[in-house]
Amino acid sequence: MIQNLLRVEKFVDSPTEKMKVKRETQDKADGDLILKAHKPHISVRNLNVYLTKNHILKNVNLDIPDKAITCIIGPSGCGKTTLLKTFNRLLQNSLDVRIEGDVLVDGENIHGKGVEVENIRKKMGLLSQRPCPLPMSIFDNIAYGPRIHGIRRKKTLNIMVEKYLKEAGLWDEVKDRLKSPATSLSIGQQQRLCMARGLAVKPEIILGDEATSALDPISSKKIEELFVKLKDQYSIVLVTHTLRQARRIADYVIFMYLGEVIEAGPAAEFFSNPKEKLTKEYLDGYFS
Ligand SMILES: Nc1ncnc2c1ncn2[C@@H]1O[C@H](COP(=O)(O)OP(=O)(O)OP(=O)(O)O)[C@@H](O)[C@H]1O
Repeated sequence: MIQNLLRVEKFVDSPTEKMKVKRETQDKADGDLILKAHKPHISVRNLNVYLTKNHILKNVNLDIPDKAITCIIGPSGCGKTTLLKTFNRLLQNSLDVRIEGDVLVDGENIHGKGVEVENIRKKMGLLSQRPCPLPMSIFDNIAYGPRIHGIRRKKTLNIMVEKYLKEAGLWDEVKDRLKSPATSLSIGQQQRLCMARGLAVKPEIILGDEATSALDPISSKKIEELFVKLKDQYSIVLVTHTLRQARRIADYVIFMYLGEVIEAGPAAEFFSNPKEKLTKEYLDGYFS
């Protein structure tokens, strides 16, 4: 026993191990700070989802921090998209869909009686895998949401269109062709346009479902940079297949497997010191 202790002591004494222990302690401290600094924006409690009688999400419990980037990772078919869809009620109870448990946004159960789905959706912008601009001009794509909310003055709309195109990092590329059809833009530009269109209705939360997977590397990098720039103002939740992307931009990570949340935590700690064997195996590439 004493020999073992001495061995551990000696091991921790080595400079590399000391650095590792120091780094892990620092990661843990950073993680605690993230959790303290960012109160939960979305909380999921005992969530079970059945699609055509298949049990897809199994007793999911988690908190998504406010004003941070949360990445949901896990192998194909583990339920990432289904989970994301429950956040803005894209999944509704119906003959084929049964939802049990609570999804709380700002403390309100969004599946509760009397909750207007429009009010929930207004809080969230959704970026899907393939950009889907509306079949109208670049200008009208951005002005669409504000017009629906009653904004008609041309001057106000001009200001808004410029503001949100700038926020999405697209203004300089399109300012001279605002009347052109949105479909004339490249796919990467269309994705930034969709981001600007979403921002124009002033959401609190941005959801992304594989939002960069259809893009070339440069466009993908621009969208990633945009997420990082926007995270001070919005809570961002991203489903991603790309572990490298999660390592680059996540503040908080949720790892799912076969419909269950296996592990969730602050990114630095999650990647450097995963607790669960399955998480370690996934991070080491034993399965993908
Ligand atoms: N309408 C449906 N009826 C029955 N099963 C469904 C239905 N829609 C999805 N599923 C199943 O639910 C599971 C979770 O699907 P989901 O799309 O959420 O996974 P995912 O982790 O996002 O996968 P991927 O990474 O491949 O997009 C899968 O096994 C899928 O086949």
